[in-house]
Amino acid sequence: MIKVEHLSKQFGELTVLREVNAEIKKGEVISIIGPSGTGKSTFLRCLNLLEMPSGGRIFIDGTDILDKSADVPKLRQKMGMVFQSFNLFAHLTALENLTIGPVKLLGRSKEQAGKKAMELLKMVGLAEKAGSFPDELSGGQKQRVAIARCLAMEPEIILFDEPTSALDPTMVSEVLAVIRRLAKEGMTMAVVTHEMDFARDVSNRVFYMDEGIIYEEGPPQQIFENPQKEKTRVFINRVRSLTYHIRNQNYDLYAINGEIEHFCEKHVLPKTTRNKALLLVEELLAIFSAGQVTRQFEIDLTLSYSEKRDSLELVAESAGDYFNPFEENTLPDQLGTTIIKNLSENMEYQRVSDRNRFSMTVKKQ
Ligand SMILES: Nc1ncnc2c1ncn2[C@@H]1O[C@H](COP(=O)(O)OP(=O)(O)OP(=O)(O)O)[C@@H](O)[C@H]1O
Repeated sequence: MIKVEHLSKQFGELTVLREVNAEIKKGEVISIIGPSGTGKSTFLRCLNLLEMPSGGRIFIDGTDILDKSADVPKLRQKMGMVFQSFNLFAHLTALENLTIGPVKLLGRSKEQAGKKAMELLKMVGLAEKAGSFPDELSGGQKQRVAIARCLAMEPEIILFDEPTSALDPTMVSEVLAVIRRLAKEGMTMAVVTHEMDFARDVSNRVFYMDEGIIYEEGPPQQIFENPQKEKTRVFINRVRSLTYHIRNQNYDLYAINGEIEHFCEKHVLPKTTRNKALLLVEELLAIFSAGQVTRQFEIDLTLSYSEKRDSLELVAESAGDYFNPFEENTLPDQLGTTIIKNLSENMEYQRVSDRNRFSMTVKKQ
């Protein structure tokens, strides 16, 4: 349905897309992932000519849309786009946002368009908000209206440009649920996303973008479990883990907790696991704090989620002299270490060059 050959895009001196070759077939769901600034959004915007490519060819159902004779408005109608920032018309109600396009561009009657719009609002769970203006809706509701508005134009493919990036974490799942439903119904979609769980569950294929090209593509199992190329591997490992460097005793526990909570939410971990991880980190830091008053205070915490084992692992590394609080009689008070032992399993201590290294798995039950 879409074929891209040798696509390039420069902004002045900056080459964002160097040589992108890709194919999206009918019914496929493609997730586009990769580090920030690698041209994922630019690629999507080039597909429907919101950005004019600098070179290459884009075929939609066999027609080159960069050819001068191409009927661009008609080809564009085949592609709906959902933006990070919703882009709803602020002065129109949710219902009117859905009907304006079909009436003005598809020649539908107001009644026809209104009936279809109500069906779509119902589909995204917002029939009761038909008369509300965008300002009266939450971020998640606005994005669901934006998806319904896109569907009202009867597109053959929907391009999603980071549809959940502007949302509160609590609203991400309601929007992803709608996209999941569309995927089940066979809608062709390309989604630029930072939601790795979503990309893994929903896509048929994943494009990992880096260096101005689609650096690696493959089924989600390959990209997430067994990436073939080094940069893909590094990226996947990085998004799977959270590292926190603590360099003095006045560390900000609230900020650390906030990041741990966000990390656990991103990986959809149960609340009990999250709470255990929070308490484990707090107790570990307290013990290190107590044990290292006279030494340089330096700790690196790494929290990693392993999908294969479905387990959350914590590694704490501290610089300095040998210090193992889990040996008997090291600390005057064993309360902290007892709590840690109760919250974790597979605890291991290693002395690695001049560092103390503790690794453990957060207990599930
Ligand atoms: N209209 C523009 N004019 C100039 N530079 C631009 C323009 N749009 C994008 N860029 C630059 O192109 C590069 C790629 O941007 P793009 O938004 O496509 O990346 P991305 O991979 O989607 O990043 P992110 O994941 O952070 O959204 C960035 O360096 C960006 O600053």
